[in-house]
Amino acid sequence: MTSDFDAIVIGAGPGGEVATSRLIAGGLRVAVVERELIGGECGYWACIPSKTLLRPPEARAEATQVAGLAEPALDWPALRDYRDGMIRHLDDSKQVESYRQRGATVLKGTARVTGRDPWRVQVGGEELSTEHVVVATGSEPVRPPIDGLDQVPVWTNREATTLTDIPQRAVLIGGSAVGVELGQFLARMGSQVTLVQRGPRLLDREDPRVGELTAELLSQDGIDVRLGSEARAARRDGADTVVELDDGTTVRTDVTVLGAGRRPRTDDLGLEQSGIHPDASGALPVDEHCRAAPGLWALGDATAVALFTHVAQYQARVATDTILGRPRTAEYTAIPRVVFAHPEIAAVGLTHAQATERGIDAVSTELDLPGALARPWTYDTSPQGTLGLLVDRARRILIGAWVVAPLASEWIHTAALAIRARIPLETLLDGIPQFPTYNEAYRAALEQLDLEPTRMPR
Ligand SMILES: Cc1cc2nc3c(=O)[nH]c(=O)nc-3n(C[C@H](O)[C@H](O)[C@H](O)COP(=O)(O)OP(=O)(O)OC[C@H]3O[C@@H](n4cnc5c(N)ncnc54)[C@H](O)[C@@H]3O)c2cc1C
Ligand SMILES: NC(=O)c1ccc[n+]([C@@H]2O[C@H](COP(=O)([O-])OP(=O)(O)OC[C@H]3O[C@@H](n4cnc5c(N)ncnc54)[C@H](O)[C@@H]3O)[C@@H](O)[C@H]2O)c1
Repeated sequence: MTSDFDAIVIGAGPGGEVATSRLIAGGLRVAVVERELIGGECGYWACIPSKTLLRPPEARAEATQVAGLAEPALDWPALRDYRDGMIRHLDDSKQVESYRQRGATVLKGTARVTGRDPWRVQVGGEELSTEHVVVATGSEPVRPPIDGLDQVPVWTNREATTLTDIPQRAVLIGGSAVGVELGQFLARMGSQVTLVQRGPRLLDREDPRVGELTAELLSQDGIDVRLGSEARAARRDGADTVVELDDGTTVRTDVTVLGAGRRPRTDDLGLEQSGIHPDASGALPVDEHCRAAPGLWALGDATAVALFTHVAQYQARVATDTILGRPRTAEYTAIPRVVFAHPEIAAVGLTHAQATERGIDAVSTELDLPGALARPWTYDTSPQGTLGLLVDRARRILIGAWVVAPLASEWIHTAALAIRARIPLETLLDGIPQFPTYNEAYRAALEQLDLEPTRMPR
């Protein structure tokens, strides 16, 4: 008996969209099921609106830091309108139509996997059979256990990125990518921002210096950064919310914004009855082809490999090429990680602590960019910026890099390529980067390194 479809893609965020497009192009009979909007979290409530909102305050701050420019005015209604256009006014009808024209069946509804051999997927009252299921259901925000949180105004990334008015005061819970980006945006738009971070550092998966530099730049924006601090309770007091922290202090606010992590959306997919169990974090375990079981594939935030759009899209390329008979193996070395603050914060590869854990004889160096390069001064009248590099002394290759500097989201890719392709340090040192650019920093930093092998302790 033939199945209704060759492939059913569940979830049309960036991962599901790439999978759907490639499977259609590969000539398969494809259905894509989406319960909200084609484009997913990234397109409407995450990457696209947040980067759109961050750019005008960034451009304004840049204008104050260059010679001969007057500070431009921020126009919130105009920015809000542009943001609304960028998120397509939360309307995906053109996307639905485009997939239908390309030959896919688009089903709007919640999908559940109801059986295997062959795989069966239920949407609404209908059950469809298929050779392959691609799970691309994304993730949802974690609600931290704070007493009374249900009684006060709370924004997840959804309310924060579709905001219509700038709150006078905001408390952000969590000091990683979401907290730093949204905190800086709100502060630059005039909110009084308190950022509460549980651990001793911001951006706590990165090298400690990145967290220190980030705390400095947020403080320059007037953000009250509370490190080593956790919100314990929240309550109403008239129109105010009072957030109680575990050090006994309280913060008054209009809104509490959550940036405390995300959990894969895999709970209600019905996979357990087919013998497939997400791990304790909700992530679907997959092999190197993004396969969770024969004929069942998972990608993007649902796998929790790294919660980025570029990773979801990469996994979609790996899974679909394998489905289409061109097997590919996922290789996660050197995924760039960018926080679109101003200046930008970017990292790739290992931290020093991770390298040490792996037994690598790693040596690091840090370069103050205005002290070493011409570009920061032609770019800015009061330049700041730092590059950190981590090198494997034995193999003489770059294994990690971080940058806090203008345009870091762009020039971190030099390090990403060097790490992924294991380009020898000699080649990097022999490169001829354009003058005057930030990219020159890599050669300048590498020249500072003492690369003589150290005697390993016995
Ligand atoms: C504020 C914020 C900013 C971010 N900025 C960036 C950035 O700048 N760069 C970057 O790389 N990453 C960024 N991210 C992360 C990025 O948004 C995610 O990694 C990315 O959206 C993951 O894509 P995905 O396809 O796995 O899932 P999603 O985008 O979450 O899409 C999943 C889709 O599946 C649908 N779905 C779920 N369950 C079902 C079901 N049972 N049936 C049918 N449909 C279902 C959902 O409705 C959704 O449309 C940001 C995240 C946040 C929160
Ligand atoms: N520019 C980008 O690419 C971008 C932007 C935003 C988000 N994202 C992705 O979205 C995902 C979610 O981001 P996120 O920042 O919400 O989560 P995260 O998991 O990266 O960080 C959450 C932070 O919140 C802290 N925290 C958790 N509970 C807390 C509590 N009760 N009180 C105080 N602090 C608490 C944690 O210590 C941690 O540092 C990330 O994995 C990130 O990759 C990417």
